[in-house]
Amino acid sequence: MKIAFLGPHASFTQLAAAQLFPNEELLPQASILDCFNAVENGEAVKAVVPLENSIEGTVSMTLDYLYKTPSIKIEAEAVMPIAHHLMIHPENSIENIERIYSHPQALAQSFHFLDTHYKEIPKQDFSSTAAAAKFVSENKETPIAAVANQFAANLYGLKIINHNIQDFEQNHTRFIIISKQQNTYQNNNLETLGEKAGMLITLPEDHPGGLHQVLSVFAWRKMNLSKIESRTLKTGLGNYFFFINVEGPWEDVLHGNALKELESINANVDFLGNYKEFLLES
Ligand SMILES: O=C(O)C(=O)Cc1ccccc1
Repeated sequence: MKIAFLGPHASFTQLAAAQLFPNEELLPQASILDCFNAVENGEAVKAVVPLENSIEGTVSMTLDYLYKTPSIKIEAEAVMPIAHHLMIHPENSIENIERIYSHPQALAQSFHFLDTHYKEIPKQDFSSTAAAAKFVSENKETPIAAVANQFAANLYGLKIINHNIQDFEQNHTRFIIISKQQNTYQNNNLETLGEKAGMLITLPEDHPGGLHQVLSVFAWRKMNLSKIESRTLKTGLGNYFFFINVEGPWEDVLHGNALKELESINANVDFLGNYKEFLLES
């Protein structure tokens, strides 16, 4: 079975995918959109993409493509501790570094460290931390650095000059497994953190109490929400869709009662699945 992931090799997403699918073929993709496309067109059966980080928040591209691609559902979530390191080509020295590259989430998670120690050096977004590390390894004539993980440093032959530069000790990223099948991913070798249901909700029109009505469907059933994120619909300022996670037990969602009530208030629901959340190692 082919599993797409945000690559290249040694990205954080690959570290997550390798623990979730130790015996499957992992297909590196250049972007989160490419991961969704690979699943959509059948090139891969599933994909692993980042959804949310404890310092920097939601990966908006992932939410946007979940919304845009209703055939794609969520099979599981997996949480992994994240440590960032600053690395250079071993033949360069940090004194003359001209630019620091990384995934925008990694630059944001290390913002205060980089701002304190490398304020004058421009930072530039890259498609992933591992892609930035690979780029640094392939361009030793230009003195540049990357923020990435230790596996990327080893794989691309880079020297770590600052370890653990994330601004908060507690730094976790939540990844999701996406697919077109509505399977529930199971793995007895990984610690399970909990169960949840995921859904995308849009309201037919903006009216007073609209979101309150949606939330009350869960509130009176005593269903706990573990995440609610509003994201622009891109149809004009003030128009949003909502990503909502409901903690288990979720029989009410499953058996249609909560979904029926949401429909009765004219909310549009794209049910993303009931799935487990697993804990991964860094
Ligand atoms: O860039 C990567 O390596 C990714 O997999 C995305 C990411 C970036 C920063 C923290 C976690 C995941």
